[in-house]
Amino acid sequence: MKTCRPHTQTIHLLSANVSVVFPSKIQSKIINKQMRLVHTHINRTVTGDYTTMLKSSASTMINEAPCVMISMLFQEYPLYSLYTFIIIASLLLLICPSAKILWFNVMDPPSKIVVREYNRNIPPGSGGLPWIGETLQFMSAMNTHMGIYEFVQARRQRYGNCFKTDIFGETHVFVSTTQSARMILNDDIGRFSKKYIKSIAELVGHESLLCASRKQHKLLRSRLLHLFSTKSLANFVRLFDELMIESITTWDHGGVVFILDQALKITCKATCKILIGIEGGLELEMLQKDVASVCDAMLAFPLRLPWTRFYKGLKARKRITSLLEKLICERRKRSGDCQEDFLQSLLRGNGDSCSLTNAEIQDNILAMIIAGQDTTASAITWMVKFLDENEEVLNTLMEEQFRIAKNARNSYLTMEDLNEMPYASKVVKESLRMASVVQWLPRLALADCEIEGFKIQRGWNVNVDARSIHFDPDIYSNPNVFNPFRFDCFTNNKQEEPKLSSSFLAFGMGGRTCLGMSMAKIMMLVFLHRLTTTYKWKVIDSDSSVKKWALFSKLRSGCPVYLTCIKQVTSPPTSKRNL
Ligand code: HEM
Repeated sequence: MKTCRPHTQTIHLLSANVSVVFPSKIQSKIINKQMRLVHTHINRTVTGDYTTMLKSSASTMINEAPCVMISMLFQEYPLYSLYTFIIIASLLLLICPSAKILWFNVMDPPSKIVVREYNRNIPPGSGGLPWIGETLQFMSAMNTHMGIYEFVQARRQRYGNCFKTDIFGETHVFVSTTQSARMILNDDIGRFSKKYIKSIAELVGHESLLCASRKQHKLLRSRLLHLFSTKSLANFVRLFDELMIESITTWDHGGVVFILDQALKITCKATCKILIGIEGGLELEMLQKDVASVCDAMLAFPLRLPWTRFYKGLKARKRITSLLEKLICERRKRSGDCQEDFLQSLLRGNGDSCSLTNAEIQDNILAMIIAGQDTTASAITWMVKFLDENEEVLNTLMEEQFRIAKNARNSYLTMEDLNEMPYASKVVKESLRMASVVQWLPRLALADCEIEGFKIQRGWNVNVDARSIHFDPDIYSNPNVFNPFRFDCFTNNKQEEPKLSSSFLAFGMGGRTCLGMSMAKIMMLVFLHRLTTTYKWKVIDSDSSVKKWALFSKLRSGCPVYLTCIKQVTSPPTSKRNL
């Protein structure tokens, strides 16, 4: 009896996964195959409780090579695309003259590869299989506790601060020192440009600031910068606080809420309102769903087949851009009495003659919705989890927040209130360091250069590994401890300032620094204030694994919390929002 339970559960889990992706005939084939694997593993498992057995059965089944790779592709693509893939790879092996050499590279033990690569003075690392490189290993890392970052971390531990790999048909170098981060991100002589992998670029849009080439970027950024003026940020504090109060009053004392879901709802509402003036109803619901599909597709293999995640993401992108196009047309026709939001500012232009095209406006609004909503909601979720695990920090924070609530002159928070939250600001910063929501910053080498003593070729992707820098014990002592006070000695250390400023990369650095940085901090501070002064909470799922397929590091559990009301918040009468 005992050995039956975990494997029945595992099979249910597997069936659920499979049923989402495949038609029934293929489903039964896959389930049968997976059941056989689970049986084999369970027969091998003699000791351990149900959960461990369940987890270990599932993870062994997933991780056992070469089943890992096949299973990953099975979940994402249908069988015949996999077969095509294998046939092409085999043909390449036969045809490609250098295939034999490359194949032996893969078969070499890692230490030998390192020596050979060092000799050629190129970064150490394995090129993987011909044509596909280490794409499958990259994608299979998605199943691990750390998600895709596990792929980077494992190689960093193996090869050091600079290593090379091949993913999605391109060469990628990862670097994790502050000196290199400074050199790459502060580049003002044009050696590097920003570059995302193909799937991300297509989903976000080639005209967007996130993907723009060096030259186009300068122009676009100057046209978007005014949107984040002090005045519009002050209005945003009020808007976000109103939404936060509106939402928090619906949470139940003694109930459970998922912080990630709530944060996504509020950040989506706030960004859509300030960007395009949409604040509710079916339109917002659809938009939120479509944005989620676009985000889910970012790491998918760029295959345009109707059942793939990538295709669904593209469809969602199309629906969003159509909605934006409709809004732009309406606004251009009306010209006079339009509400004041970012879209309206972009249509009006920044006082110069050449304003943005419709396509540029669409791509950039979409980029800001994606960049602003998913990242901020993920950061908020991690912050709530870190606070739950660090009672002392939470108590200090609550003291500060209650003092502000007591002295508040207005019903809603103002920018002045936020400026009086030095401790909360450090909590936000420390959460961003530890969460490292954007784990690495992607660039393209526009010319041959040298990094960490290695030759980097023109056309290679160079990624600054922000997470590794955030957890470097030489920069952040006890990096795994959540300690907001560490930023005190950072600000007091004038001598070390350049090194220290390039070691906090949550919002990037240099000409591509996050445009919405202040907005993100506002959302995190307001969320903290309302949460800590309204509820006590307990996280009821301590799992810290990250979500599969998420580009930004996001808690898989969604951070469910049990709430106890400290005081009843009453929503002040709402006046018309003024952006
Ligand atoms: C906690 C929340 C956020 C985090 C952690 C974050 C992080 C980042 C990072 C690391 C970059 C730079 C990437 C690079 O150099 O390759 C970036 C860029 C960007 N972010 Fe954010 N971001 C957040 C919130 C926002 C918000 C709220 C918005 C706007 C509504 C936004 C808009 C942008 C834009 C437009 C860029 C591109 C800037 C450029 O290339 O010039 N972000 N973000």
